[in-house]
Order: sequence, then C-alpha cells, then structure tokens
Amino acid sequence: MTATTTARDLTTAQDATVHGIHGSTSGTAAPRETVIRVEGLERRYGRGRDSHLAVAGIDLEIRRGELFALLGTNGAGKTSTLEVLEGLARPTGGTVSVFGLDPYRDRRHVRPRQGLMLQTGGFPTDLTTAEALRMWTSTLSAPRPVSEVLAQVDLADRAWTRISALSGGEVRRLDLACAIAGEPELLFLDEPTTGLDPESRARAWELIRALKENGTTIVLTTHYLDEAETLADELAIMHRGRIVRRGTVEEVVAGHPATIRATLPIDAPADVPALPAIHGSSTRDRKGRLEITTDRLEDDLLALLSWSREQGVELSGLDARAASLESVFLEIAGSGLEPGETPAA
Ligand SMILES: Nc1ncnc2c1ncn2[C@@H]1O[C@H](COP(=O)(O)OP(=O)(O)OP(=O)(O)O)[C@@H](O)[C@H]1O
Repeated sequence: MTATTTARDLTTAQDATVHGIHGSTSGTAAPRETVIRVEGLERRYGRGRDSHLAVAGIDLEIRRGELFALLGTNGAGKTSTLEVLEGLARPTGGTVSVFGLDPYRDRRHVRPRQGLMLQTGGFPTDLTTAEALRMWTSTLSAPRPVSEVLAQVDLADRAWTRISALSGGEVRRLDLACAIAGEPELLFLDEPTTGLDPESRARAWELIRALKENGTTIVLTTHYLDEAETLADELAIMHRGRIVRRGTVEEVVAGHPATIRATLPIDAPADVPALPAIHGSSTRDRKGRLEITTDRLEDDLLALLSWSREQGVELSGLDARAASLESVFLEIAGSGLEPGETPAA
C-alpha cells in the first residue's frame, strides 16, 4: 500500500462527517468534499510583549476542485496562513484540517497528496533544469516523467540549461514544474506568475485552468488582482491578520460603487453649467476633473453624456468602470481599518 492510499484511508476514517460526498468535480448539484477546513486560526510570532499576531483568528473552507485565491495587502498574513495550511508551521491557535488530517502533525500522510510552489525555489544554480527537476522528482512517491513535466511548463528547450542561465520567469516555471510533478490533489501556488512576461503568464493561467479542470484543488496567493478575477472560484481578502471580504468575485464586488471620471474644460470653469441630476455623488476639482461614484452606472453615465451633448460641454478622458476587485482592494488598503472591522459595502 502506498503512502497515498494510506492517507486516503485515514482521511475517510477520521473525517467522515466533514467529507460526506467524495469524488466528482463535474457540474452536479451535490456539495463537494471539504479539502481544507480552518477554524479560528491564529499565528503569533515571538512571545510576550514583543510578540506579533500575524493571523488573528480566521476561518476558511476550501472544497475539492475549487481554486481559492488568498489576497491581501503587504504583511496581511497570507504567507503566515499558507505556511500553516501547507504543514510547514504549527498554528498558535485554532484548528486546521487538510484531507481531514492535521497538516503539521500528519505531514507524512498529507505531503504526498500536495504540491507546493513557494515564493522561492532554492535549487543549486549549477544544476541544469532537467537535473533539478529529476532531483526533486526522486523525492516523490509517484512522479511523472521529467520531459513531460518540462514540456507542460514550456521548458523543454531549456532542459539542459543551467539554472544560473535561466531568466527569472523560467526559474518560476521550474518551480511550477516541481509543484505539479507528483500530480498533487492539492496544489499551493504562492505568487506563481510573479516575474513572468504577459505571454508566459497567459500560458501559466492556461495550465492552472487545465489542472483545475482535472479536479486539482488549488490555493493561490497573488498580488495580480486580474489573476484572481480570471481564475478564482472563491477568494478571501486579508488585511492585518483578518479576512475582511470573502466570496466569489461577484459577491465581493457586489454593492461596491462604480466610478465615472471625466475632465471638463478648464479654460472657462465658471461657464460650465450645473451638472445633471445623478444618483451617485460627484466631486470636481479646480482642474476640472470630475469623479462620480455611483451604484447606477448606466443611468448616471447616460445622464452625464446627455447633459454634455445638450450643454455643448466637451468631456475629455471619459472613463466609466464597474466595481472591480481592484477598487474593493484599494478601498481596504486605504481604509486604515483596524483588525475586526469590516469595510462598509
Ligand atoms: N518570522 C517572523 N517573525 C516575526 N514577524 C513576522 C515573521 N514573518 C512574518 N512576520 C510578520 O507577520 C506579518 C504577516 O506577514 P506575512 O508574510 O504572512 O504577510 P503577507 O500577507 O504574506 O505579506 P506580503 O504580501 O508582503 O508577502 C507581517 O507584519 C510580518 O512582518
């Protein structure tokens, strides 16, 4: 019996109530099995007065086949959280279960089922790409062929290049190759596309999507909000150790206002007629820059354009955008929220 089957048996036995239904990731209505469950997770660095609470009591539930994105401001506690989920660190409070097991204590059973792409890989740079991957796969219980994995991350033509001669983006792809070489059920991707050019990034997204379609459960951290918008089924935004928003992208941006920006002529600001009645609120500065914040983007945009035509006022640099993850994120980052507070929707 392999370590993997042993771990699965343990999962079924220990987590029968959580796991109700196993298997299918296809679009059936049945609820999917919980792969990661986190309750009241705390992680504190140091002791006593100088200690720092980096993760201040968070709850998470990540289901099989889901791509979950953990986002947050710098120092929000994402890596501190991820390290606990990955079984690399012990929590100082709360409980974490991965496949129904404690990822730290039962690491021997959990590790063969997960792939990790950390922020830095750390291979000796005089190894070639293929040597490094072969070295890594020799530690796995059921690795895929090195050539196949290198082709999957577009590194086949760099197989015999030393790591010292690879570009930053190519090293990142080697890190990804290591993470997926064992065909993990659960994949942690810590900022997987940092340093990749736009084309490589798009290919990495394709690969991540394909892994997800194959049923891999993926936990992703990223500073690229478009990456989360494109890939994530569910996401959570952390700020100062707490989760301040969570849900699908649509749920997270729901209720967040849209923005319309335009510049009015500056040569004769006094002549500009009063703005039309709008649903949202507007500000206008001395340079004629107008910003409307509104829950009714279409109505207010139409009102502004009709007004501009009727009054003969030229609008330059017109920009109208619905609420996005970026606008939610910027509000959180700039809010000065204290732990425990939730930003107003
Ligand atoms: N080993 C450590 N000892 C003490 N404090 C730490 C340690 N590691 C992290 N911290 C602190 O814990 C907080 C959370 O750090 P963490 O690295 O988890 O944040 P993050 O969300 O991953 O940030 P980033 O996006 O900048 O990588 C920060 O205030 C950081 O300074």
